[in-house]
Amino acid sequence: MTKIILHGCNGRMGQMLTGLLKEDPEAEVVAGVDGYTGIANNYPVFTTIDECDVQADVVIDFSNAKAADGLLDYCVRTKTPVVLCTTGLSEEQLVKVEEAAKETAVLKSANMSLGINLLMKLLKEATPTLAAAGFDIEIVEKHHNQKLDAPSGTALALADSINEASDGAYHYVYDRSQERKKRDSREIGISAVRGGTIVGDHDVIFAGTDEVITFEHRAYSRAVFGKGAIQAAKFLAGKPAGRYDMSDVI
Ligand SMILES: NC(=O)C1=CN([C@@H]2O[C@H](COP(=O)(O)OP(=O)(O)OC[C@H]3O[C@@H](n4cnc5c(N)ncnc54)[C@H](OP(=O)(O)O)[C@@H]3O)[C@@H](O)[C@H]2O)C=CC1
Ligand SMILES: O=C(O)C1=N[C@H](C(=O)O)C[C@H](O)C1
Repeated sequence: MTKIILHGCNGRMGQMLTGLLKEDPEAEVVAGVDGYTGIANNYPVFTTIDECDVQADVVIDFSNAKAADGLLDYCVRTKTPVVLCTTGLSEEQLVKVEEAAKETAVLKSANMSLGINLLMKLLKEATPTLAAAGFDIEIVEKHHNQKLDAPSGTALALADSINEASDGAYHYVYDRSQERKKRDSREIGISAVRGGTIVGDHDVIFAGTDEVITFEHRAYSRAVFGKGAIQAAKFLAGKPAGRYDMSDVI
């Protein structure tokens, strides 16, 4: 039985995981951490990770970027593996993730769904051919109106996959409102739409002369992220210190 601490247990993803794990015979939530305490759970909930005195095999984190430093300190101190799903981390925090991975197992992924992780592989395959043929690349992501960070972590990860297949040739452009010149061929435009309850849409558009290829991913439920996070947690429990990602799991 994999024992899990849910960091951000009362948020949208935390509650999705609480529901999924109730039905899981191989894993259980032994504690939760959340600033918001208005929800009754079938496990103890602490308001900070430092107050959490329950031992676990792994932490799953869907919380807030502001909470990342404290969480990483806790995981290093207690040598608890962590599945980091929160997006919008700063450059300094990304360095801290790498440092933490020298002391404990850290799996960080901006998107836990099978579809997006497969799409990252497909993009690495498609990019060299399409880039050589002069296709322009644009990414459009759409999310619900409660999302804090923009662009999404997934949009950045998709752009990074394209760049990895192109020896880092591309730079990212997030806002063209001040521009009075044509796009250059080495940019990836990344646009964010926010509204309603959209769970998470990502389009990667390769626009060439007289033809366009669009890779689309639509998440219709947060269950796709929740299931991936549980799979990742089961994989990571007991693993030695190091940096892992979803390609190790899927
Ligand atoms: N990797 C992936 O596949 C996915 C990643 N995400 C990312 O996960 C994160 C959470 O998303 P979502 O569940 O929609 O967001 P929510 O805002 O619904 O939930 C986040 C929860 O974390 C709580 N929280 C805030 N600060 C802390 C803290 N210091 N310690 C513990 N809990 C804290 C919040 O409490 P309060 O309301 O009191 O602030 C809230 O209940 C986002 O960064 C999102 O982008 C989301 C979906 C998929
Ligand atoms: O905040 C969300 O909701 C999501 N965030 C992740 C991101 O920023 O990429 C993943 C998913 O698209 C949902």
